[in-house]
Amino acid sequence: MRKTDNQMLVIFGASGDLTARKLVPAIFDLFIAGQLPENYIVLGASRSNLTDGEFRKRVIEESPFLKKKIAKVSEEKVKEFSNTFFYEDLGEDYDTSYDRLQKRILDLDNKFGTGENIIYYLSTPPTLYEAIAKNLADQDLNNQTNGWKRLIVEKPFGYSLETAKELNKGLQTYFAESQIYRIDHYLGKETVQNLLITRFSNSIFEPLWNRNYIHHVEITNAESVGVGKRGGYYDKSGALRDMFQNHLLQIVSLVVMEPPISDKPDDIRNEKVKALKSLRIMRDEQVLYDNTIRAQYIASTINGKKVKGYREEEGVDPNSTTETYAAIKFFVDNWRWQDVPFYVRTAKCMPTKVTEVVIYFKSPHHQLFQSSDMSSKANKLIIRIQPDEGILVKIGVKVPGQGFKVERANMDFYYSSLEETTVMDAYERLLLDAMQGDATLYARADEVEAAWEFVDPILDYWKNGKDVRMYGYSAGVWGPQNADNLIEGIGMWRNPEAKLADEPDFCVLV
Ligand SMILES: NC(=O)C1=CN([C@@H]2O[C@H](COP(=O)(O)OP(=O)(O)OC[C@H]3O[C@@H](n4cnc5c(N)ncnc54)[C@H](OP(=O)(O)O)[C@@H]3O)[C@@H](O)[C@H]2O)C=CC1
Ligand SMILES: O=C1O[C@H](COP(=O)(O)O)[C@@H](O)[C@H](O)[C@H]1O
Repeated sequence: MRKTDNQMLVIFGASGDLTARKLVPAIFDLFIAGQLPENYIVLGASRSNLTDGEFRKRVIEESPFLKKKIAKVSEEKVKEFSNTFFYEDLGEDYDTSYDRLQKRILDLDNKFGTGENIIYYLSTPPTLYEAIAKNLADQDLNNQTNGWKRLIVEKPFGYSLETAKELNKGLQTYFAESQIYRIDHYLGKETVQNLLITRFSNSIFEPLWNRNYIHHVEITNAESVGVGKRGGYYDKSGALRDMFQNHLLQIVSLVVMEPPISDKPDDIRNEKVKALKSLRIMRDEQVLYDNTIRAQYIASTINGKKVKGYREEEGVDPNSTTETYAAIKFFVDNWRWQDVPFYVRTAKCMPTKVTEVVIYFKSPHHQLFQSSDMSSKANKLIIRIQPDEGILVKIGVKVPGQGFKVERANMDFYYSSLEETTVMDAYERLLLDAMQGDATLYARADEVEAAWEFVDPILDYWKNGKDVRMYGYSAGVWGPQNADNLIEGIGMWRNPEAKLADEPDFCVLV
């Protein structure tokens, strides 16, 4: 087990949704699992006027997000956990003197022996990130002479390439890049990490992982819910910024990358940057027109229940042109992937929640045997990221009886079959990594910028291009039909089952 130093976590924006919904439950799980160091405390900091006790009530004792977890442990255990939480009122503004905050941090550090090791977690609107970093630096709270200092930054990392560069430059003025941890919670998902293991720990996949054997790659990220209460934020962002630029391009980079020379953070991240830099940037209007689709969900009725259209959602402009569906076809210009199309889509209000990577292999050069369904004759590797996490390979088997007819059957593995193992929540895993100084699963500045470099021209075209369409799709269907046109010559997007285990398998009747 890796060593975790005694330390303090200072959360900026501690009165917000993310703190209560994700961060505190993750810390609680680490506490219950005995993964926290002996001396560990959390200091929440925001403008809201709260005492330590009120903060504890809000994020622990009366938090709806901890209710179920708390119910499983004793009252003393909850009290013990709760007593490690403190709160500092920042006053009117985050861009203010941190005199008082510095004093509080030093007092708590002295009292609880956290060794001046501090993680600052920025969970505020991103416009405040640089000011917070500066104000910490002004109080020497970034100084690593005694104890380390780390800065965890929440997405979005910029709104465009230009703003991402400005943000990186701003943060790097006050903290070294090695101190900055840009969190992308998809990298904390066990199955996303398993992409690396599938590729580089099995000799049966890697030899086939290239243009000679792979026909195309399809990645689907679908959510069954709409924007809910986050309309205000989402309307300024859209599917491409919210999911594609970060989470999905991170997944793409793991599919595309070359084998790293070791599992050291920078060896892995160097390869991911190379992968992102090899995505063919689309600048030509016609190319953008042919290869990108955007759409918005419109009102519909699902199982007898009326569902709002995007433009009717709270906080959304009734004339909004923000996409809730994005599908992109692109190529990767390097030795391994030349001419292999990648199809990636992400959307809200789909029939089910699912994220998966599907590798479609080429058909055998010479078709000896008759396949019952010609369109599905290819071998497929399905890597299910969520839910029903697992891996499934479609292989050809003989249809019993006379002659040589081929059907597809499944070879599969599900994480749920590992009864003894508990899969860590993404935030829990990522927080623990940062506590231990492991940045492998955090995005580096150049990764983020390379991803924006690819996404910027698409956003620019969608905003300013000629004849850019915004399709509509009824909430609860698999997006606009036109999206199938992207996959010309191949068929259509796969419609994944809610559970990988329900993937249709060939049933041999004896
Ligand atoms: N919630 C989520 O699931 C996810 C959130 N994120 C990111 O995490 C960060 C925090 O998100 P979330 O907790 O949802 O946001 P909230 O709006 O719920 O909380 C943000 C906190 O920041 C403080 N704040 C300071 N100045 C402002 C301001 N001008 N407007 C609004 N709040 C302000 C507020 O505390 P106070 O007023 O007390 O100072 C507030 O509690 C954001 O950058 C978001 O993009 C990323 C992924 C998922
Ligand atoms: O970052 C985000 O992710 C969630 C989806 O996360 P998941 O782990 O539930 O797949 C998405 O709903 C949200 O819009 C986005 O900001």
